[in-house]
Amino acid sequence: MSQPALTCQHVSKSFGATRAVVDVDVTLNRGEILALVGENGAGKSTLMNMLSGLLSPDTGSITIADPPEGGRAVSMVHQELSLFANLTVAENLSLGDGDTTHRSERAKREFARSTLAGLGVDIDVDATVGDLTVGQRQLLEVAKAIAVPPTLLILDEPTSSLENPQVELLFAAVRRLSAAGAAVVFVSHRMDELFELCDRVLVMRDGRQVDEGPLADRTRDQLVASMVGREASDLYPSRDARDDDQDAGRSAEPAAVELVDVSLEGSLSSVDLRVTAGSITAIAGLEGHGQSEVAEVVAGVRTPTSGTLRRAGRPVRLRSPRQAVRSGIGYVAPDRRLDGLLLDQSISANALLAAMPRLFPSGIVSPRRARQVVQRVVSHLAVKHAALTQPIVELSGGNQQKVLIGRWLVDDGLEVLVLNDPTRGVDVGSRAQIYQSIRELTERGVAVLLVSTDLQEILGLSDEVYVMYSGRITGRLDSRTATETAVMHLATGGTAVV
Ligand SMILES: Nc1ncnc2c1ncn2[C@@H]1O[C@H](COP(=O)(O)OP(=O)(O)OP(=O)(O)O)[C@@H](O)[C@H]1O
Repeated sequence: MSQPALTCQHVSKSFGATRAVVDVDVTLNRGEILALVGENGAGKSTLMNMLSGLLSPDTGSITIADPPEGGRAVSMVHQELSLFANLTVAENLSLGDGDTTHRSERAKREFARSTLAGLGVDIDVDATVGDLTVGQRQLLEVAKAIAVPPTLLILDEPTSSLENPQVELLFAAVRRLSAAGAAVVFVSHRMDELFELCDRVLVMRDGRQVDEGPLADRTRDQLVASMVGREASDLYPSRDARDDDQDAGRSAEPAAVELVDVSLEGSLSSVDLRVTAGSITAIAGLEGHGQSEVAEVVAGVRTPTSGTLRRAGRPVRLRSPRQAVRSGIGYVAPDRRLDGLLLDQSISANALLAAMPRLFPSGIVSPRRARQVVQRVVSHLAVKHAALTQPIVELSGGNQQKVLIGRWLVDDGLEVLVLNDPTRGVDVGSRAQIYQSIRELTERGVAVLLVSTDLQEILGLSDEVYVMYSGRITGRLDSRTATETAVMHLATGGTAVV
């Protein structure tokens, strides 16, 4: 038997008083695919950053076998995307690999084309990365990581913004690499994916390795139980029984937000949609068919080219998210690092951001009151942290996301909440907490608009679902009775089957 691809012995790492990784021991043979799972803040990213050489362990050792001919030892796809938004696809792909940076423009484009073709992805190599969808950017990150074959490939939630067909492309590429002898570490909060792709599993809890072995010997429930240290509870909160009379009443009252014949050049055509107070309205569809743009129109990020946006029955023209906030509309954007968090600020500053103007209208902040509000955010969503004054960048990705959502929960002036892929990178246990909080908002009368790439989340959480295809609404279904097949039919251009 050849030398293992990865040997990781008694590895530990602390950040101040936080013991992020404690005594982890794992060996991976060539061709093996390891699922690395754990709740948000369990220590997965810290471990992967040590495997990739980005961080040094405090104690213990990591050995990686020699790279293949012309390859490299480790490649990692990070959870937070690391591409240059103002450069083209070809330029991004040629960065980070010393051999290609001196190539001619033509050679760079050729290299990019063949790398993307190898992955089976159709992205224009001359497109500016900032113009790509989040899913396309995620695939590009993967292409960058495997353009030169590694001995160890580390994928930190590579599928969080991918649609099923894109996930299949990624899995095919991972399987090809593993067949060629690479070892792979794969992190995902989507359990089904782990069982589909991986051979082994390493479960982490509070920095420690709590389970390790063949995945086939374990059930999904066992994994969740060892991740959270207790039995799994229901993911989605129950919905009130709804009858037809109630439905009729709902459509008669003015919507909290209504789009009437809204178009947006290049992305939306004649969209009609109602979001009613006290309910969760979702928009489903394959990535890039206009769902995100509808969310952005409601949140004031984009102004429609034509058509009307009504807020509580009155036409409004929202020219910025600031105006939307003034009219009671909050927004959680899909890329928390670009559009949501003040990265150099504390957890407190980030948690207070939304409620601040309404909480302290005079501009004079009561530190005691502020602390209480922030405490509500972190305890309600169980944000794993060391101190409220800690910079938010020090939190794990999923815990940052909880703060981003939590900031709206404490804003009493909130009437409409637009959530654009809110649970990206959030573990199962925390998802349940977030879903419960969203449901509580609707009980308070808030209207919620949910855009998500996770169809199970849409059907499990929302009351009704609109489906989009090619910038148009192709159907509207009751989420309680809608099936994944019915939604996919509409999302791929079919018409409603009644
Ligand atoms: N640079 C840092 N400074 C201080 N603490 C940190 C730093 N990086 C991580 N931590 C802490 O170490 C712990 C483990 O975090 P890590 O990012 O490894 O978790 P994770 O399992 O990857 O979570 P997620 O699923 O949310 O990405 C957390 O408590 C986190 O707050």
